[in-house]
Amino acid sequence: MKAFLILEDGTVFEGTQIGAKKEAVSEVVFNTSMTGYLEVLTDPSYAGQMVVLTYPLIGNYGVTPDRESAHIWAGGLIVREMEDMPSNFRCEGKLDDLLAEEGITGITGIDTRALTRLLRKKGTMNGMITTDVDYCMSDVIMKLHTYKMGNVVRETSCKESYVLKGDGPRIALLDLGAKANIAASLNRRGCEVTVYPADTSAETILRANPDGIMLSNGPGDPSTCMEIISQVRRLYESDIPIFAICLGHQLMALANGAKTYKLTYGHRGGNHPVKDLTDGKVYISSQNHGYAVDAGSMEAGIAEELFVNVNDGTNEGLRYKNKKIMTVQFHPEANPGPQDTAWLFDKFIEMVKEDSYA
Ligand SMILES: NC(=O)CC[C@H](N)C(=O)O
Repeated sequence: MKAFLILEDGTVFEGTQIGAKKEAVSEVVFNTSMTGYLEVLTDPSYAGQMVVLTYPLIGNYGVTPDRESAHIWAGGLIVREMEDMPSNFRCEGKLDDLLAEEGITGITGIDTRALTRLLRKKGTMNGMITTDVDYCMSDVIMKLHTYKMGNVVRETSCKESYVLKGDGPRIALLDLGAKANIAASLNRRGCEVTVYPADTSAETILRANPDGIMLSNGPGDPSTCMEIISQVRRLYESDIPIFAICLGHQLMALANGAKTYKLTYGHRGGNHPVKDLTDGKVYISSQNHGYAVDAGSMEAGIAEELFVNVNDGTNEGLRYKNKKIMTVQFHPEANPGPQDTAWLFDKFIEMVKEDSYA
């Protein structure tokens, strides 16, 4: 069925509807990964966002077990060409069918390169996917201007705590909308991981006396997570080693008086170069974020920059002084994307075991 993608600035792309037969409104963001559409769609950090995949052929290996959570969290999928005859030895079905089953709509057959260039130039915009050929432009624009993503962290987080058994260090993972491979990366290295819902108090976590604490990725604007920020502050004040990824990195910075801001079009893809300022090495990282920490807004002496983005110089990581705390904006757990920075999990476990990173 004919469908339209209408953007906040009035631009209209015409294509064909895929997935669920319904209308959707959300923020439109682009991801440049060449593979990994299932990991992208099931990454809870995409809640409230429609994803444009810049790679022109999507769905070619079908639906495989590569999920980062139990559901698709993205609010819609925008592609150049949706493959209708997938082929892969692990293929369990068609991506189009999975979208429909999960109630997620999308659009295919549009010029995703032109759309991406527009989003790069004008910045992230809200958009609507509709099949209504008689849509009223002023009504749509009004809807798009007033759409605001709510605080979706609690929605994406687990509802009850659970444990992944292991013989190694005991790690408490605060699930802010965590990708599955964060807990798995720790568990694979022998850690016993207790995963806590996002609204767990710092007291509850500290009472369990974990050897280390991990703060996960998650959706939305970090500065709206006021209650979680105050709990993160209490975790900061404990002497327990902490490792934080993406939203976790942003919340730890906010808990220490820093400011976050919205990037023009964000970093989403599998080829973002980050420089380790301790030795000058550059790693290619997996990324998915729309906000960044303004490292300069933090009072001197609290933390030092650990990583910067080579493309635009934005902050990609912090190390807190006199604390065993390191936080990164990118995704060492990959999925999708390169595993070049997976060593950070080993480094965290070393910090936890040796208690010597201060
Ligand atoms: N992947 C994440 O944790 C994203 C963090 C935050 N929601 C952002 O967009 O910047």
